[in-house]
Amino acid sequence: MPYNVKDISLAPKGKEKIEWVQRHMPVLEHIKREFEEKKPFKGITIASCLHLEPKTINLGLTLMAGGAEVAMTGCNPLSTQDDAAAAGASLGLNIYGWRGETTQEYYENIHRVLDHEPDILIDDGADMIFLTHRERPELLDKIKGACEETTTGIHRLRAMAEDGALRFPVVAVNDAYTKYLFDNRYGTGQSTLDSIMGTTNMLIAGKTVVICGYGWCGRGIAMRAEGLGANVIITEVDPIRALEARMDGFRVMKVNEAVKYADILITATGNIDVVSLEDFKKMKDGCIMANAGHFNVEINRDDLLSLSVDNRIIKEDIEEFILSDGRRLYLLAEGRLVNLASSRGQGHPAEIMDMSFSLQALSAQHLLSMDYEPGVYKSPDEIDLKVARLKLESMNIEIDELTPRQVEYLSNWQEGT
Ligand SMILES: NC(=O)c1ccc[n+]([C@@H]2O[C@H](COP(=O)([O-])OP(=O)(O)OC[C@H]3O[C@@H](n4cnc5c(N)ncnc54)[C@H](O)[C@@H]3O)[C@@H](O)[C@H]2O)c1
Ligand SMILES: N[C@@H](CCSC[C@H]1O[C@@H](n2cnc3c(=O)[nH]cnc32)[C@H](O)[C@@H]1O)C(=O)O
Repeated sequence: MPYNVKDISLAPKGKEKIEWVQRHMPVLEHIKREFEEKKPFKGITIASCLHLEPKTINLGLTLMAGGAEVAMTGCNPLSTQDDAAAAGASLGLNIYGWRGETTQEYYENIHRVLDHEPDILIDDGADMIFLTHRERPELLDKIKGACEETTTGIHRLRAMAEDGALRFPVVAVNDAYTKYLFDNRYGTGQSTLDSIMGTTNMLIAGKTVVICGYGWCGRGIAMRAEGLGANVIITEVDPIRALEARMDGFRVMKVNEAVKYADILITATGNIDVVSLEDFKKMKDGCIMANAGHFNVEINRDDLLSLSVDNRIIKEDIEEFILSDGRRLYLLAEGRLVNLASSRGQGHPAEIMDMSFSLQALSAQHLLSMDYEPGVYKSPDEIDLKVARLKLESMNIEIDELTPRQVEYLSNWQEGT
């Protein structure tokens, strides 16, 4: 199997991590057994651009169990766990990626994965889909379709489809209920706080935590920060979400005001320049900033640099900026996704990625059976329900069923008081 990983001798340590997460991914393990029996991907090549870590390797093994040839790279230059990547390569996956890639190496590794001439792409953030359209158009005719993992990737792909530029169908995995309600909310909530605490070794209780964006990720982070005793302030641009944040009990204000109080500031918007020059000018001394949203554009590091007289890595994944007035500000993990890009970040818990990656596996299978026009499609409800049912089953939770009388009542508009 061709591969290019940091150090293949790390494989035994990576295998231990993979075996551990497998115990906590019962839905994906169930699907793996189904795939082993039916081999839905016989003769099919699947390329993925997802955070390369143990749960993702387990998705790769699941697709391989279904008969696929699998080629994988990372979707973020800092999020690869080298031991898991080595283990994946030793188990028969074609893996290209390591932690700390340069931008050039990041794109070269996507090219290596595309060299396998995939039938299906699984992407997170849509970099691989864009690169295929821009630089590998010879592959477009063979590609049956793609699955996209995250909110921002789907926004970008919808824009591409509206411009008539998208050449194959894409399943918006993020938009399934068993994805965003759990992964974006509980997953990001827990893993973001876990990584900030692990990276800084600081207390959350009593701190003022400003969260920019009250979408699914923002509300998960707010919920967990509040639970740890923080005083939470929300910034938003959407009046409905701002109102919701207020009625959930949080203070809401403009970012330029909120920065005056922030001990910790976390972005989760998917937008650019959410915190920039004028905000750094007013920011409280000692503020720790982290991004849990998209790429490294939410917190404008160039603006921060332009105000600084000095900057240095003061501790692993913590960059200190000393401003001309003596204030010190701190940026975690280069402003990239703190829950994955910081070396202390382990990503979402296995139980969460169990659902997200089961959706990916079933959506990839679904693409093979469909003849969609190019465009962005919701993951079918049957897949969402199957994942929810299997998850409940794995938790030994039984729920009620509608009786025939209840079905009739719910569909009858004539019954009154
Ligand atoms: N860290 C992770 O593991 C992880 C997990 C899932 C999603 N994501 C990413 O996190 C981002 C948010 O995802 P989501 O599902 O919560 O999206 P969402 O659309 O539900 O929420 C984003 C929110 O940000 C707000 N917003 C936009 N610009 C803003 C600005 N300048 N200031 C304040 N608020 C602003 C929007 O109004 C919206 O309410 C996306 O980029 C997504 O891809 C990260
Ligand atoms: N590739 C971009 C896009 C954001 S990644 C956000 C996605 O990461 C996914 N994610 C979160 N934790 C994990 C994990 O532990 N393993 C694999 N994917 C994860 C999650 O499903 C979410 O939709 C970037 O790196 O900035």
